[in-house]
Amino acid sequence: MAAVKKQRTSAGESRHTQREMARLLARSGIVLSDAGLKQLWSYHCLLRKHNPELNLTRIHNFENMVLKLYVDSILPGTLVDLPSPLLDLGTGPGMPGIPLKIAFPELTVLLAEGRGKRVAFLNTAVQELGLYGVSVIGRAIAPDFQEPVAGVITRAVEAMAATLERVDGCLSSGGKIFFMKGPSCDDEIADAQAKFGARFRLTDDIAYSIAHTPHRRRLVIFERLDASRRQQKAAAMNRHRVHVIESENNARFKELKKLLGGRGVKKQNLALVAGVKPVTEALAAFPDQCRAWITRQDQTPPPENAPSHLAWEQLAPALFEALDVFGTRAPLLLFEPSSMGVWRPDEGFSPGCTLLLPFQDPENAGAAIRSAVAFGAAKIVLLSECAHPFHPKTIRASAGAVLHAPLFEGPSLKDLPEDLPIVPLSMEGAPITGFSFPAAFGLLAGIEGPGLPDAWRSRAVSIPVTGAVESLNAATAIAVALYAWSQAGK
Ligand SMILES: C[S@@+](CC[C@H](N)C(=O)[O-])C[C@H]1O[C@@H](n2cnc3c(N)ncnc32)[C@H](O)[C@@H]1O
Repeated sequence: MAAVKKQRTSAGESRHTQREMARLLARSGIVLSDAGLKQLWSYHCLLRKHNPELNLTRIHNFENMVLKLYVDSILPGTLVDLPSPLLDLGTGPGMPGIPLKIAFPELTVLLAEGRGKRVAFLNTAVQELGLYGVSVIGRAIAPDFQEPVAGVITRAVEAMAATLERVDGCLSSGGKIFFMKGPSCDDEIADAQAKFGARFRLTDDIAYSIAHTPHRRRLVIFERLDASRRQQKAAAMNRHRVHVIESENNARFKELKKLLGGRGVKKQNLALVAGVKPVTEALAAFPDQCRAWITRQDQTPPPENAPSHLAWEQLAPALFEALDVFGTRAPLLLFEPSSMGVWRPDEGFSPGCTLLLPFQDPENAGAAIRSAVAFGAAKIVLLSECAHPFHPKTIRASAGAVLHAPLFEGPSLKDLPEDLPIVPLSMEGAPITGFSFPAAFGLLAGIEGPGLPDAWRSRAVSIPVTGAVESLNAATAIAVALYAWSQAGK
């Protein structure tokens, strides 16, 4: 009982116990300098002192604290050369970073911890132990953390793949990441390799145990092959013209903001493409038409293979959010659409289906364009009533299909000659089921709301529905009609 009491006090830890700690360390092959031993002892006392209030560790037994916390933390440094600066990601109360720093004082160590109380404890420990070359990073590490480090070590935090993702901003190319794991981590390694095999190489998997205990461990080491986001950013800043925009009064920003409406798009003949997939596809398929890469200042640089004429607009966060109307948080692309051809009624229709589109709602227009591309329409004619195809909402609703859709400008709905082979869609029409589509025809939907002019209604086809709703959404009706056409005669 007396011994327990001795161990539960801080200043009250006896010299005998400090000697005992040295003995346990030595038994595990770890011999510290006198100064190091003193520091580790102070650290141990601090842990003891603050544990009841801060719940820093669940290990209370003295021998277990020395072996499972301090020895365990130090052992990786005896197995491999640890690079410096070394980030201890998710250090909690300082494990393995603090014991490692004590045992290997030449290391520069960054202790990263997201929980406030633990951060306060770490600051106290660093100060009271007089540790130099140790900084406390009081935040959760995520890819936007870009302080350069040569190595990362982590113990009892999360699955390997999640950590590999997290260190994207800080771990330098060629840098190493050390995972301190238990014996059963094969699935985690396989998952990390499957997800990150192209960017990280498994270099070592060292099995070891804490001497004189049954505790088995593995030190799993990956090496980073690609450049860190920080390095990529530096290279991209050299490759591209960079404009840093911090004020909403900036002329360039004002022009970009006008692209959120169809009028601005038409006037400037430029469009904002949002979303990782459409942006990636546009860059790959139409590099010459890509004008600028738009991000927050701390965000992903243009990809390495992006054309060098691409400018990089780095916006203050609030300005970026004003342009990122869909909240994608991913880079936006400034895109110059190719000029559209013009379709005139007197030229008739190409073989197949030409979609005649009057939709004023950009989302309906985008959805219909997406369907037309999906079903292989020969042409998409945007009647003068139609929303701009490069309105941000149209691009988004089309899932980027507008970028490669066969778009043409056409006349007004009211100027379509009645003698053309046009198949109008209207609720009042004959059921489309079994309809015989002409070999070359125009598929015409009504404007949302008023629907079709009377002249077209009389010869319209309809999508049969139950009558439980008044009508189908215009873009949905187009999709169903296109499907009926694609299946006709099969
Ligand atoms: C189970 S504890 C392990 C602490 C210490 N590494 C150890 O072995 O005793 C995990 C710690 O990681 C911290 N953590 C988790 N994700 C983090 C992140 N992305 N950045 C910084 N700290 C993180 C948690 O707040 C928690 O204190």
